[in-house]
Amino acid sequence: MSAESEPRYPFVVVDVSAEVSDELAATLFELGASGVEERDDQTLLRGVGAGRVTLVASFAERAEAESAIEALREIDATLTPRIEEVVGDAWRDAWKEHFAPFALTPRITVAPPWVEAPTPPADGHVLWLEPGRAFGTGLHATTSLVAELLDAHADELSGKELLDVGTGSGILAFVALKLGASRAVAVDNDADVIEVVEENAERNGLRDRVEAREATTEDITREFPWVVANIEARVLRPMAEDLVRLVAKGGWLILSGILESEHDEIVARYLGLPRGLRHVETRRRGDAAAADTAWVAIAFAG
Ligand SMILES: C[S@@+](CC[C@H](N)C(=O)[O-])C[C@H]1O[C@@H](n2cnc3c(N)ncnc32)[C@H](O)[C@@H]1O
Repeated sequence: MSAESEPRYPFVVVDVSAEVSDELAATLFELGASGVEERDDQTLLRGVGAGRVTLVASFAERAEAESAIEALREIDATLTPRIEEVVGDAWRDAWKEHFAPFALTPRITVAPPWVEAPTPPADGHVLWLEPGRAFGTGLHATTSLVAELLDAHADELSGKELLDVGTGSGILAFVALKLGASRAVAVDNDADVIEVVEENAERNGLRDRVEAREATTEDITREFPWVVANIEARVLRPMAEDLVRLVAKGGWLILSGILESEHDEIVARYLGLPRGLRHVETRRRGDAAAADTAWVAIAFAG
């Protein structure tokens, strides 16, 4: 295919402070971005470093990307957004070069399907995973913190059914199943990820133990003994009543996508509900002193 006939993909790239990155990512969506990737010092493709996040927003047309750049400059004149245009489809696979097997938890090794089977951890399993364009390689701190909590409480998880809200690639549902959960219902409000979850289920021989569908908490009517939700705090706040409603009596709820600076308020929000959950433990990653960049995962039960 010649360069002229190859597809062109415009991106707006802008470096921002971690404190405003979520807000600006939302602004980019409002300006017409079809996707916004946040790169920081913990993501597969790194951001610019300490306390800074690089937002990479994809647009369907170059003209839309140019208007978004003008709008960003009007919102904050100190921002220096730029356009990067990628020609051809090869970039879609570029991340694969960096995605090698790694220990997600003491008992789960994550491996992409294009490598040779790694040795599973003692008393553990290999989870074959291709996230495609869904979130959930396992390399983000929030994913690994929730996976670690599932591993640490695997005795209680064993034989139980789990609901994964905001499943992305399906990674947390698969971790739970490999650790002994009986079945998983994996839901996401992004219809595009469902196929990715189904493919990953197939890869791991878990097709008959995972039900993947486009849904959010409001669409689910029954209770589960285990519920996990790795979504941002700004989604978990309004979702609290609905999410807690889905946790069976004596069940577990694990939340992440929460910054250290948001921890106490989210714990208070969930403990304040009449359901009467108790706070079991919080796992942390990153420099807790930098409360706006360190991530937490919170386990409730009751
Ligand atoms: C941070 S990703 C987590 C993916 C994966 N569970 C993990 O831990 O790596 C959050 C996911 O939640 C989904 N999501 C966001 N808001 C949601 C909502 N209200 N209901 C269901 N899913 C939602 C997004 O589409 C995205 O796939």
